[in-house]
Amino acid sequence: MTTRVPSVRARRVAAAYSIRPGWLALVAAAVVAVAVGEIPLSYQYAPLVVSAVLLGLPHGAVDHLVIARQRGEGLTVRWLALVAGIYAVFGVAYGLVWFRWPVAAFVFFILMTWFHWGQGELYPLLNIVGATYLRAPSQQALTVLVRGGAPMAVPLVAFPDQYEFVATSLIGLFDPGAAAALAPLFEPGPRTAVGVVYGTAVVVTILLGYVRAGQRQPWLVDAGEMVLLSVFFLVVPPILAVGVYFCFWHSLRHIIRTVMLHDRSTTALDRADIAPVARQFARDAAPMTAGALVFLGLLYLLVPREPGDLSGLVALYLVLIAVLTLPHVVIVSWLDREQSVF
Ligand SMILES: CC1=C(/C=C/C(C)=C/C=C/C(C)=C/C=O)C(C)(C)CCC1
Ligand SMILES: [Fe+2]
Repeated sequence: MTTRVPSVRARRVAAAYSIRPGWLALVAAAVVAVAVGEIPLSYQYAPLVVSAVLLGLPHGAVDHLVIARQRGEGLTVRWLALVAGIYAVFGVAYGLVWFRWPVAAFVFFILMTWFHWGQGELYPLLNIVGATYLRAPSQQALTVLVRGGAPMAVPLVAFPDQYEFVATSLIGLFDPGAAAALAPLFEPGPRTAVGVVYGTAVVVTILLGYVRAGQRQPWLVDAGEMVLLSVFFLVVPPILAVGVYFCFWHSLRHIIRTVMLHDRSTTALDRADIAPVARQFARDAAPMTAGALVFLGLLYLLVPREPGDLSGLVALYLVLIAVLTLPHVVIVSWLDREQSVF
């Protein structure tokens, strides 16, 4: 097993191109949301729409390459068949659940994203930010809970109407009316409970991190990010917030990680020469991104109810993402094991 440790310089460049743009994007969106107040819904959808070709969908479109590269092997028919098999088995199974039990499929989507977006934070925190105290399993679990919970739990507390609207638009593609089963979740009681538990988890995670951290600097970044994420999802309407976060936070962090598995890209990163790195990633991600968009067309033809307007089309896209994310979680968890993240 090879465990590549990025050089200090590569790490600094990785931070400049993947961590800092995320901070900037979230702060900018939060400032705009607070200053402008009501943002037209079509504008709020824009980052999610863009994510279909830029950063978002492409971040998972290199899944067929990452394990092979981590093992120091090129793409072989064997690797391609294995990853295709994982996508086929998990994707088809979960796809069928959407058609048969759309409410359960939606709830699972939220919980899976909670885990996956939390999980995606561990590698950059350990390897780019240098938060070594995250080696403790309990600190890792809290980090996954808090960081994945920011996009999935905080909007339920702060924007229940938009949350319910998106739930209804996804579930409604399969069974109009079925989303009513979730209505109790959007009442003040459950929302208060989620808010109290989440807020407590943030405070506990930050304080335990403080106690466990050897160096102050990585802890400051970690704690600052947790505060930023919580505030961002408290003040930015979630359709906009999730789109911005997906592209500029989760995907960018994952992309830089996959880029560092490619020798020539890592060498270019060392020189802070980002153009060839971006070109290589675009080449690597283009075929499967295009493939995923073909599946989006297929899904359009298959869903019982035609997605009429923009919210319906984005709902369809989110169902596609849901189905692709389950096998993506398998691959990312595998990569985590290979790189001794957990
Ligand atoms: C858009 C949106 C929501 C859900 C988005 C989800 C669940 C996105 C998942 C994306 C994934 C898994 C990307 C892959 O890494 C919420 C929370 C219902 C709130 C309202 C807006
Ligand atoms: Fe991901």
